Amino acid sequence: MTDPILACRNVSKLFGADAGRAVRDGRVTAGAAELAAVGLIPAVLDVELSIGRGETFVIMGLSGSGKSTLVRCLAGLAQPTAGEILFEGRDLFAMSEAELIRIRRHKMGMVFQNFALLPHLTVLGNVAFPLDVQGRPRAAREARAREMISLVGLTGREDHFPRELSGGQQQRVGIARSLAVGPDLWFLDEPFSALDPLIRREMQDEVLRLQALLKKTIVFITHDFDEAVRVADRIAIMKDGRIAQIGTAEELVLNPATDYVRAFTRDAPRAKILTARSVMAPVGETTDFAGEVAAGARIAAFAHDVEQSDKPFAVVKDGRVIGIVDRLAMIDVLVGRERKTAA
Ligand SMILES: Nc1ncnc2c1ncn2[C@@H]1O[C@H](COP(=O)(O)OP(=O)(O)OP(=O)(O)O)[C@@H](O)[C@H]1O
Repeated sequence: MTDPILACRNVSKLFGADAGRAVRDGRVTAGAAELAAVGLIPAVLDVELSIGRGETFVIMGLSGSGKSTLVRCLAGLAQPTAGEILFEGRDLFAMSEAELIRIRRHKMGMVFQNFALLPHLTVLGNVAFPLDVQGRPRAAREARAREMISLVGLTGREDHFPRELSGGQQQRVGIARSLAVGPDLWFLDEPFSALDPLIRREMQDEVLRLQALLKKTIVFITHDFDEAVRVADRIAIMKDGRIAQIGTAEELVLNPATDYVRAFTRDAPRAKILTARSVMAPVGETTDFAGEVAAGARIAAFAHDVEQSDKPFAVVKDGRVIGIVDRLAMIDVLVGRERKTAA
């Protein structure tokens, strides 16, 4: 990775008395049961990761696996019991309190599952609130807030109170508020879990649209693999406080590092994840093709054409045919049988 904006070095976060001493004594390597026996809850254990500028990095895992605790550490809201959180190369918890607050207020934005809007403030008041905390003058913060409200499609609702809005609209306000300060890092902690599936999809599209427009670095927590696949560049899967694996959705599905990751990705939408490259067969003697597909194209984009054709399609990379996909390959995908090729 060329330019990590955020990195974790051996980060652990334990809850319970004497957590610090347990880490110093090297006891974090003990199993969860052993730690629990001495009254310690290992929420995050020995996490290493680097997030690139402009990347959408998803953290997934079951309830209690440590996602929220890790994100609270990454956002400077909770101090790790051990390890370092590096923002643009500087340890968040080695800097002064004032500097940490400045970074949190100016460089980071957060969206929460429960929207966390202030009920007594209007939409305008809620979106302008972080700018008020920064001490910006009223006219400037209201102008910026109106801009953000328009960005999320809520123009005309400025004077409404949160209780007068639907769940989806409330979360749009949460999004507008989190973007008001123009953050470099945008944290979304299960932002859409309280919304029904249709609205949830609409909001995922909204994040994709905003990301294409604003090019933030996004740290997105979810326990829904479909959601992760839609928004992520890379996905980290957490289990019992540790990272089980980090990779693209395709890497996780094709090469799961553990049985846990395999089970976690079993029901993944393969046709939306896998590319032509990962299901193609060698070209052999074939020269008669029905058409071409790009090596990086997702299967869902061409499966229908390939299924309808008696002839294979050429898989093309840099103008060169590197393999073929045919009906048989489409069936392989459906039954979860990939041909691993070296291309
Ligand atoms: N303040 C706290 N004090 C004690 N234990 C805590 C605290 N916060 C979290 N934990 C524990 O740490 C572990 C990880 O919790 P965390 O909330 O990070 O998980 P999560 O993956 O975000 O779960 P969920 O998806 O349910 O939000 C859990 O066992 C939880 O009970």
